[in-house]
This record gives sequence, structure tokens and C-alpha cells, in this order.
Amino acid sequence: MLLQVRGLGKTFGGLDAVKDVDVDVPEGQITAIIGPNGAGKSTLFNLLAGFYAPTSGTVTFEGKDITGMKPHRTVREGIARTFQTTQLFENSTVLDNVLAGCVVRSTSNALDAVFHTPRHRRDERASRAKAMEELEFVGAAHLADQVASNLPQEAQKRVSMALALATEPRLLLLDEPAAGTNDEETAAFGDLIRQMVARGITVCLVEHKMSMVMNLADQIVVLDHGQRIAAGTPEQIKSDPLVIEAYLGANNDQAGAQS
Ligand SMILES: Nc1ncnc2c1ncn2[C@@H]1O[C@H](COP(=O)(O)OP(=O)(O)OP(=O)(O)O)[C@@H](O)[C@H]1O
Repeated sequence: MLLQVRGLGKTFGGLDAVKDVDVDVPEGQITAIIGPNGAGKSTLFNLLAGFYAPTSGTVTFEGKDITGMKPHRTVREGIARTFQTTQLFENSTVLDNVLAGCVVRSTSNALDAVFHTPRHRRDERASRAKAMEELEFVGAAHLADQVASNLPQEAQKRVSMALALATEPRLLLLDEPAAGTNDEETAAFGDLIRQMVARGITVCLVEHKMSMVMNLADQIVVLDHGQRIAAGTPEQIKSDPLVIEAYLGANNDQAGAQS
């Protein structure tokens, strides 16, 4: 198992945003985390990537306890994440954004940079090549010199994926990759995610678009009010009475409109 989550909990004030959650993420698969609004999906991602420290429970990645490890360390361990709303350096170019991801695997240090040592120059060349490779992979190489904030949201999402990929993750956490995209773009993101898996990257995604989740996921974990209420294949989840009840009870239009 690539990632193992046991009894994970996070409280905000008196509220259990995530409570006693177990998740197994098998290597080389796509795991989807779904649930109504406020179910705790983003909080779970923040716990896995180290943006929040859990109140209880453990996170084990490749057999190593990474519970409470900060984001700059989890990313070195091989966990990268994208955000619901893209968080790019808006005034920087697309290439510079992706180069920021390359820094994680850079071997030269600050002194190398200051003195422009051969190691630094080598490293810089390798990073640029890597960044361009990832931009090509996500279909955004032609945007390399554009300022990130000038791009439409769909392109920004691709760039943020390239940034995450530049950190060379073993596990990629995608927070609502299809949010705000039309059907055609959603399908294209689905293809891209499959290509990531083909590269050997394990993907875990939070997504409201049920059509995408059902098409893509090998396994689905369902959260409701912070707790795991079901886990299984798309077929199993579709017919799970607890899941149906959670979505209907939430009285939102996601289950009906997008399944
Ligand atoms: N930083 C925070 N401080 C206080 N409460 C929070 C914080 N983050 C999340 N919560 C609360 O925790 C619960 C779970 O929120 P979370 O954002 O994880 O849900 P979600 O499933 O990602 O929802 P959505 O689908 O709407 O993005 C909600 O009740 C939310 O209001």
C-alpha cells in the first residue's frame, strides 16, 4: 500500500472536520474521495500533504510515518498536491511557476546560486528542461512565456499540474481537477490523469463531478460529516444505500445532476 491512513482526525474548535478516517491508497491506481459539501475532503487532503497537523491518527507513506510532517517535507517524500482554486505565482511566467516545482529536486544550494558554480548552471539547465517536459506533458508548453495570471482557468489548472509533476511525486493529490471546466475539458483532464498513472504516478483526487469519478476511479472513498461512510469500486459505491442517503440528505444537486 502506497499510502495508509488510520484513525485520522482533525477538529476545528468543537467541530470534527475529519473523524476517525481510514484510507488505503494502492500504488498505481486512481482513488477518488467524494462526499457532499463540507464532508471533510479538502481537510483530509490538507492533512495528507501536511498543511494541517492531525488531532489524532496516523499517515504512513511508503511504510514511513509522515504524520504531521510539514508540506516542504511531504513534497520531498513524494507527495504533491494541486488546489481547488489554482495557486500559481500570478505575476510570474508559466515556466517560472513550473521551475518552482523543480527546486524540490534541485541538488545545488544557495551558495552555488550566488557564485554561479558549474553545479548550479548544470542544475538550472536540467530544471528548465524538466519544466518544459512537464509543460509539454500537460499540453501547455506553448504558454511557457505567458504570465500565469493572464491565462484562462483551464490553462492555469494544467500549469498547476505541471508544477506538481515537476516535484516528481509518487503520489499526486488533485483537488477538484474538473471544477469550472466544461464537458470536453473534463474529458481531457480525465485522459491526462490516466497518462499520469501510466507514468507510474499514483493519483488521489477529490471531485464533485460524478461522471468523471465513475469513469476514472479504481476505488472511491466516501466521506460524510467528516467520517468515512463507504469505500469500494464505482459499482459498489453507486448502489450503496448510505452513500445515496448522504447525497440526498445533503440536499444538493451534485448527486442527481452529475451522476
Ligand atoms: N480552517 C478551518 N477552520 C474551521 N473550520 C474549517 C476549516 N476548514 C474546514 N472547516 C470546516 O470543516 C468541515 C469540512 O470542510 P472541508 O472544506 O474539508 O469539506 P469539503 O468536503 O472539502 O467541502 P467542499 O466540497 O465544499 O469543498 C466544514 O464544516 C468546514 O466548515
